[in-house]
This record gives sequence, structure tokens and C-alpha cells, in this order.
Amino acid sequence: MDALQDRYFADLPCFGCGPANEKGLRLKSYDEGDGTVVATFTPWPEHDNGAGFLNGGIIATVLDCHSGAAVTHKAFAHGWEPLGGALLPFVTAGIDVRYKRPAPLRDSVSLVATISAADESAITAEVRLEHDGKVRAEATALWKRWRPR
Ligand SMILES: CCCCCCCC(=O)SCCNC(=O)CCNC(=O)[C@H](O)C(C)(C)COP(=O)(O)OP(=O)(O)OC[C@H]1O[C@@H](n2cnc3c(N)ncnc32)[C@H](O)[C@@H]1OP(=O)(O)O
Repeated sequence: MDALQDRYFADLPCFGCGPANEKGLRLKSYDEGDGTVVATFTPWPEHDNGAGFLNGGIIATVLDCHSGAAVTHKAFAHGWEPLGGALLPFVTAGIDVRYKRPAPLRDSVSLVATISAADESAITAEVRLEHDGKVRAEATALWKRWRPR
């Protein structure tokens, strides 16, 4: 099964999820076929938050980028493809992150996303980061249609 990032935007240089960014996190997300999109993220030692856990900015980045895979998958399913030569059909307009518990730095974590609302102007995703059966962080991400100018 191919990763959604490789299927939809193999040339994207995004730091979090761009397959084309050699120095990025290169997140890979997969359609589970049950309405969820999942990924596994393995932190780097450099992602320390100063207390031996995963940095909150990195958490926000992977939540954002993982939601982006789910949103892009949804957009293509509806035929809402990128406009004007853009690489992505939608971009993040807002993300509301809640850090519920410390997230580990030395273990892999799981990302799970679902789509809660979708029309051609905006798509909303619910996304969470889990480890050891507990939600470490969660977010609602609002994505809006991107029109290059
Ligand atoms: C000085 C420069 C610092 C730079 C920092 C950079 C900013 C960052 O990136 S920080 C990373 C992002 N933030 C986090 O990881 C915080 C995660 N959230 C939490 O730890 C908690 O929700 C917290 C502490 C904010 C509030 O906790 P509180 O409301 O008191 O609830 P509480 O029930 O005590 O704790 C919630 C859960 O966190 C766990 N927790 C709290 N503190 C700790 C700790 N020190 N170590 C391990 N687990 C902890 C609790 O065990 C509990 O988990 P569980 O429900 O499984 O028992």
C-alpha cells in the first residue's frame, strides 16, 4: 500500500510530510479503509522539549501534516484537485492543539485522523497522537481551498 504523501504529492518539499524534503520528517500516512488515516512517527533525538519528551512544535507539525494527508485524500476522492498548478488542493487555515500528556521522545507514536466535515471550500479533520494506548495530544485542523495568486 502506498503512502498518501507519495500518491498525491511526491514532489512536495514540506518539512513535515514532503517526500521531496531530504531533511524533513517525511511523515507517511495510510488509509485504513474504515474512515481513519494512520501513521507512525519516530521522533529524532533533536525533537527534545527540554524535559526529555517530544517537543510541542514537532507534535503540532505532525498533527498538522497527518491531518493534511487525510484532507488531501478526501479532496481527491471528491475531485477537488489542486488549482492553478499548486501541489496541494487545501492548506491549513487553523489548528487547535491540546497537549494532554507528555509524548515520548524515544518511542514511536501513532497518529490517527478522521474527517469531520467536508465541502469544496473547507475540510475539517480531527487528529490525535497516541502512545501506549493513551492520547498524548489532539487537534482539530481546519483546511481551506488553496488558490495560487
Ligand atoms: C524552558 C523551555 C521549555 C521548552 C518547552 C517547549 C514547549 C514544549 O514543546 S512542551 C511539549 C508539549 N507539552 C506537553 O508535552 C505537555 C503534556 N501535557 C501534560 O503533561 C499535562 O497535561 C499537564 C502537565 C500540562 C497538565 O497536567 P494536569 O492538568 O495537572 O493533569 P494531570 O492529571 O496531573 O496530568 C495529565 C497526564 O499527564 C501526565 N503527566 C503530567 N506531568 C507529567 C510528568 N512530569 N511526567 C510524566 N507524565 C506527566 C499525568 O501522569 C497524566 O497522565 P495519565 O492520565 O495517563 O495519568
